[in-house]
Amino acid sequence: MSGSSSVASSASPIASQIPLAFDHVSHWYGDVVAVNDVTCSIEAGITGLLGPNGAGKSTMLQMAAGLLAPSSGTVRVYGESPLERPSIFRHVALVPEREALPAMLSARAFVEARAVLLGLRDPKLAALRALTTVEMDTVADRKVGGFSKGMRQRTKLAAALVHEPTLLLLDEPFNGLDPRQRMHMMRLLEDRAREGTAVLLSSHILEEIEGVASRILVMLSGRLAASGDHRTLRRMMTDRPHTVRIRSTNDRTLASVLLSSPTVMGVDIEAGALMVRTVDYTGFAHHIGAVAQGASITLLEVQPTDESLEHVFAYLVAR
Ligand SMILES: Nc1ncnc2c1ncn2[C@@H]1O[C@H](COP(=O)(O)OP(=O)(O)OP(=O)(O)O)[C@@H](O)[C@H]1O
Repeated sequence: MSGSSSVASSASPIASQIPLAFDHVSHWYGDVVAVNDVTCSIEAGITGLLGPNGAGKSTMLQMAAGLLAPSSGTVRVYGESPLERPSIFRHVALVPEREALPAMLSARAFVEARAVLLGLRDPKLAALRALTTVEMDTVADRKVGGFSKGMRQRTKLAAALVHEPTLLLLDEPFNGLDPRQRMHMMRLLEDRAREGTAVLLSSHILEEIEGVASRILVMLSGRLAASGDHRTLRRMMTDRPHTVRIRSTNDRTLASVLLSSPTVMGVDIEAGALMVRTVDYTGFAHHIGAVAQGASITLLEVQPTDESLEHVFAYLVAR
């Protein structure tokens, strides 16, 4: 492997190949079907792999990284089976969700160790370049044990980038990051994507990935439930019946006013709250304030009851 393997150029034999393709892929652990007959492909740019815990995201990423064999179907990385052609790993890196970083090592030592393992010609230079990319070069000699979650994530990312992979797989990379660290990570991934890297990142939170991923694959119970850009997925979620719980200073009057609103399908009065069913959540959310104000009612609480991911996914799957 070269010391500065670079992003696939047009002359590279891999440039004409799809970075990652799953064809009717399943994986089961004993009796547990973790991934069930998934067919999809990942192009250059950023793709989000969205799904609740246990949906099969990590299993997908591990198969893409060649760490797990599919139980059936085929996984192709640049047209090759990662299990049959390990040399393809010069182009691939996985940033796992859970990976204990050795607390006593400096970030530089950790990243250099990976560069040595990968057989890079100049491990020190490769490590410095990767640490600079993730803006960890100034703290590179500090011990990992004292790092914040964000710094540890960036150190893992530097280790993954040390050989300049063209297919970058990240398992829940935003987990535990504060908003500033999250923005920084997004910017980094966008930079990689702009330079031609295919990035596949998993998350269980749509808001986390919709701003950064141009395409989102939704997984549920091992199956590919939906795919599209974030607008398509958002539309699937908002153009469906919602139930909103409302508490106000005058629930009964508010109920009768709301019933004449075209966005409201029905209102149930429960102990201390109204349960309002609407088909147009966006329109409803937009107008509820003015409707209450017009009736001299103060809203104490407006809370969608079915915004949980499970409902969203259940809805997507039922379509
Ligand atoms: N090593 C294993 N042995 C047995 N079952 C497993 C193993 N790894 C995962 N599973 C099961 O396979 C299913 C998919 O798990 P996977 O970790 O791929 O999902 P995930 O979407 O990444 O969820 P999470 O975000 O919680 O990791 C789950 O039911 C999980 O319990």
